[in-house]
Amino acid sequence: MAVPALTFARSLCRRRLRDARRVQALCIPAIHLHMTAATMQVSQQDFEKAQEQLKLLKKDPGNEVKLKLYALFKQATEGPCNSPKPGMLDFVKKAKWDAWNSLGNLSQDNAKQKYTELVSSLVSAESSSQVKDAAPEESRHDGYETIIVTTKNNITKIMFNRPERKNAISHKMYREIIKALEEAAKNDSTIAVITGNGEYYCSGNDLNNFTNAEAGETEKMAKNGAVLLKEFVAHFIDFPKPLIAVVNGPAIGISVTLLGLCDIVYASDTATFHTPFSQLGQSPEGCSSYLFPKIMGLAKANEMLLFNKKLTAAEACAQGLVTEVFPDRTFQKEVWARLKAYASLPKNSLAVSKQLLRGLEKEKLHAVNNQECEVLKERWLSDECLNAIVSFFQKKSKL
Ligand SMILES: CCCCC/C=C/CC(=O)SCCNC(=O)CCNC(=O)[C@H](O)C(C)(C)COP(=O)(O)OP(=O)(O)OC[C@H]1O[C@@H](n2cnc3c(N)ncnc32)[C@H](O)[C@@H]1OP(=O)(O)O
Repeated sequence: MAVPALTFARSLCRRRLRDARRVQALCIPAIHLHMTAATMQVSQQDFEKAQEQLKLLKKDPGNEVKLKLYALFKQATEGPCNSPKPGMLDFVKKAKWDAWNSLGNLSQDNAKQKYTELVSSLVSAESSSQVKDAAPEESRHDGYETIIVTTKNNITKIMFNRPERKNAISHKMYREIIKALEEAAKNDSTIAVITGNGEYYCSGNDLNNFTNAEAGETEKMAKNGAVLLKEFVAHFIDFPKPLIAVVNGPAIGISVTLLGLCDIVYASDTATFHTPFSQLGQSPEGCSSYLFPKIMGLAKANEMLLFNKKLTAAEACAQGLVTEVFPDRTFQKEVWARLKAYASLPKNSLAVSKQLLRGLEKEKLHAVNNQECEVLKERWLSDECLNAIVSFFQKKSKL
């Protein structure tokens, strides 16, 4: 007994074969344009050259154009159509006859010229589309200052771009990343990638975010910070397409915790992973208090999140936070070749599969995010946190 899906696939194949034969039946030779400006007439040589060029076209120009070419070729070589009209049921012959007959008394010279022009336009359309195919353009999205957002090969790349600050995330950058994720969720790209410009991936929260508050406004600053952080992390939780981190160098703080919300993490062997929350008088965010123990087990997560243990790329890979580590020398080349291949996979299939893998956890993750932000809001007002920040700016402490 035939399986319905197979029967459907076979009938589709048969239909495609029939269409292809029809196209073949209509196929005829063609040209390139070499008109002498004086006469605007094509020579027999140009007409023959056009026929050769038509054979070299890689793309099927479609039945309508092929019928036109057929008609012009017949008119140019035999003159007006005077053969008997084929029967109604002989579709292909009738379509060809109709096309030829529609040229009426067009002279053979004019038919040659039109044929030559048509082939010439097909040749130039194909060569310009080949240039595009050979090097798909990278389009840069407008309206960003702290990040660079580009789309190429079905990949939207969001690049932290404050290399002189080790890509620390300022308030403006949080907002721009939110906007970029919203754009990437809706645009035609298949996957999105987060990476850093320069030697660092990202040095985490910009500590200046804490120093910009007016005197007496620290509580407001903490409250607003928690609202922004919650919205920022929520965009990672809800991002509907595969999200890949390309960790090009050291990663600190929130840039590490977010890796648990990414679907794949590729790291250079120069990358390190550091979440010095207690050292800064703070507490975990980015859903790491829930996801890190799940990913690496409670014992290893404790070393990172409670005791500030910095991991090498190899260690992070062994603990499941990183998918794969590459030598820095070949990192960019290898990773982007791989991502290009991934991004050519069927987009909707990837999106629904991600939803299956992550969907059930979303509600939990939002609850964790909420709780982490509430705790952090209090932490930011603590002496422990304020002292750590003062100490950093007095150049007394660096990580
Ligand atoms: C909405 C709010 C949400 C809040 C979410 C909370 C998240 C928690 C975290 O992310 S915790 C992590 C916070 N990050 C840090 O504590 C890192 C602090 N930076 C450093 O320790 C060092 O700068 C370094 C180890 C990253 C690099 O050291 P190195 O000696 O190689 O380079 P410099 O220190 O000279 O750095 C060059 C200049 O960049 C400034 N800078 C680097 N990182 C940050 C940062 N995170 N915040 C603010 N400024 C940063 C650094 O001060 C130098 O500036 P200068 O040239 O003016 O001295």
